[in-house]
Amino acid sequence: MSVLDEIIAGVQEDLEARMTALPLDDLKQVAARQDPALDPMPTFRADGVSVIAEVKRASPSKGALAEIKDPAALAVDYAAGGAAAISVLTEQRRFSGSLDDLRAVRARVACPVLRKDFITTSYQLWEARAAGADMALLIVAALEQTVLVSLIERARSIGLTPLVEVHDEEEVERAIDAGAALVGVNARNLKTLEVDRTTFSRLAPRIPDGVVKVAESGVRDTKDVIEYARAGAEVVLVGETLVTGGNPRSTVADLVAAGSHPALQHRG
Ligand SMILES: O=C(O)c1ccccc1NCC(=O)[C@H](O)[C@H](O)COP(=O)(O)O
Repeated sequence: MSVLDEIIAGVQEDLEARMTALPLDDLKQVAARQDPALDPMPTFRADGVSVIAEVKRASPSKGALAEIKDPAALAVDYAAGGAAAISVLTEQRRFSGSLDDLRAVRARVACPVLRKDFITTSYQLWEARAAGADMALLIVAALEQTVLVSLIERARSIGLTPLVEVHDEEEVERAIDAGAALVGVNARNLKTLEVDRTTFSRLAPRIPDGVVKVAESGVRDTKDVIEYARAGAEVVLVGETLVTGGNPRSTVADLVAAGSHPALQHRG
């Protein structure tokens, strides 16, 4: 069984318990009480590289990364440093995340919030919206094409912006065919868990103009942001570097400044 399959098996087991505790109709009522979702796309399309800063406690590749006592305070720091959006890992077993983390973050920041999880059902999209998320991750490798198409449509219909994640050429084609407008190229191989930043430069030319390109994983410093930007990234998603470094606010600010250099201005 691959790491992805293992993670998804655990996610689905936990999901069944939540679906029993809170039926879909009740969940929809919670979602209906939320403020309307924020649209991250105008910011992502503006000049400069946007930074999505991630609340990441642990990972399958590294184990425990950081003791994050107050995820909302961390997100406030990220936003103060200029993060365009906050990603919150909500998967529990391997990433030690939760929807409580997402709710806490939502309550304290004004920028869009991404639910980063292993989503295979529309129930999880409703959960994301009910917790106040504005965006939701959909991993192409985890979804059959018809399911991918229907989850993209469902996400949009409830106000969420889907970030559609790809790892290879075939997945780029599937994401584009499915109508993705925001595509994340994840440099972390889901089979080996190794990070290869050249994955982005290999796949980005296959993503049409007008589709916003996100470089996910492996950003260690400003040089990596510049490298991703030169290869066409409009957005970078950064986790480990921010939670393991000393000063998340100034680290985000440095990454944002690196991506704002006039020589890197994009595209349209
Ligand atoms: O981080 C992992 O080990 C991992 C393993 C299996 C599936 C997903 C995984 N990470 C999720 C992410 O995509 C990253 O948290 C995100 O892109 C940030 O990456 P990084 O800046 O390298 O922490």
